Amino acid sequence: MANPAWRLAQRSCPSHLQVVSFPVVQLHMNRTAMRASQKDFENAVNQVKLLKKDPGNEVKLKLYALYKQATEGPCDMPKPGVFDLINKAKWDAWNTLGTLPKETARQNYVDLVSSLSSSLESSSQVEPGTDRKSTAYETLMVTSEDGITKITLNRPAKKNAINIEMYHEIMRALKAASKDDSSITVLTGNGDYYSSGNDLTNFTDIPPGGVEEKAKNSAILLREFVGCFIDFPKPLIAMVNGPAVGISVTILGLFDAVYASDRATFHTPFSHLGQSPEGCSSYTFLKIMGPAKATEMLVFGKKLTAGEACAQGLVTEVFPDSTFQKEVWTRLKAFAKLPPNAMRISKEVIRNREKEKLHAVNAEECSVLQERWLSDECMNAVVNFLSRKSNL
Ligand SMILES: CCCC/C=C/CC(=O)SCCNC(=O)CCNC(=O)[C@H](O)C(C)(C)COP(=O)(O)OP(=O)(O)OC[C@H]1O[C@@H](n2cnc3c(N)ncnc32)[C@H](O)[C@@H]1OP(=O)(O)O
Repeated sequence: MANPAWRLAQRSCPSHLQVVSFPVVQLHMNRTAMRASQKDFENAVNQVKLLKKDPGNEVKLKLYALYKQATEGPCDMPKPGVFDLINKAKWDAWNTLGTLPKETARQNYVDLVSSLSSSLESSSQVEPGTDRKSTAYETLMVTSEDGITKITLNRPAKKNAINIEMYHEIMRALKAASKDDSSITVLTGNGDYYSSGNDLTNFTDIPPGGVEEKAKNSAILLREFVGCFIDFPKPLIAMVNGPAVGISVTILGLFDAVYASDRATFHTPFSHLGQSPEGCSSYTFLKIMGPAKATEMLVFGKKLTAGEACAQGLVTEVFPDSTFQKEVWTRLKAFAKLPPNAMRISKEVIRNREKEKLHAVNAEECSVLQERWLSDECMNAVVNFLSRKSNL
């Protein structure tokens, strides 16, 4: 059990084993007429990663068992201990297949994936982050009025932690906002938090390709997500209504203005989490506050008050919580009346000089993080959070 990811899978509860989002693509197969080829099998393995809805633990166990049987043959692993619930369930599922031939397991896997595509709600294949037809959001509230598109993170019970769905929805909302007729875009949070950053349960959903594949997919997602902020063409304003953690803080360096309630705090506990900076903060924070203060935040995890963040230049202005909404909205409505093309072009002039650099920084940060996510330090921190041994 040396692999930390294996330990993570053991300790996290089955409800955390979600499947990463995305639409199922129909597998075009005549199931009765042919046996699944290796290519069909590989396609099916890829389709599982595209599932939009979680098929449930029972189905995931079946998929796991058939995958193992198809690729490794009958179960030859030692039976996990009785308290090792998740691995025992996985072992049981695989062991139940007995001596089922590899080809049959492969066929059954393909059939099962194919049946999922028709039973679960699916849509045509969509690249992550591209605009979808539906305008409904599960994790956000998006409104547009008075020339302002407002994107509200809306998982208050989870302190607006950013799960996989929310990453995709934010990208979708930003892409829609960049094309709508509003002049400015605002990001804020519902409830007492602005956002608690990356949803740490994102790390518990391990695909068949294992933790390496998970880390790779996460790095791709993160790079695309941060890229949307780098490229956003209109004035982008953060209304930080409460505490902000992790990635919700780092991307503030890519906003055009940051207004904060005096209840807000700014915390980037990357070292505590065995991780490293993202959101271009390894570049923007140094430019904004200088290396000494940036290091305090990004390396030593110093939590700043709103006043401190304002003094460091990360926050534009701080307002008493009691008047925060009223005062900031008055100001935003005035901004929204300014000529939109002039604002857009001024932003372009300011941002364009930096864009290439920002994309390069983003790529580098994501590649470093891809490695960090595989480290013992990171896995242990996630396990600690999930088992509630510690809060930050
Ligand atoms: C794929 C791209 C990856 C990009 C990587 C980005 C890096 C980061 O963003 S690092 C930052 C990650 N965030 C954290 O480490 C914060 C973890 N959360 C906490 O420490 C605490 O929850 C809190 C200090 C934010 C709030 O503590 P408080 O005691 O007030 O409330 P809780 O009872 O802990 O939370 C309520 C509820 O919300 C759930 N929750 C809060 N934050 C997260 C989170 N980041 N991930 C998952 N879940 C979170 C918490 O578990 C509680 O849920 P239950 O009521 O169901 O127990």
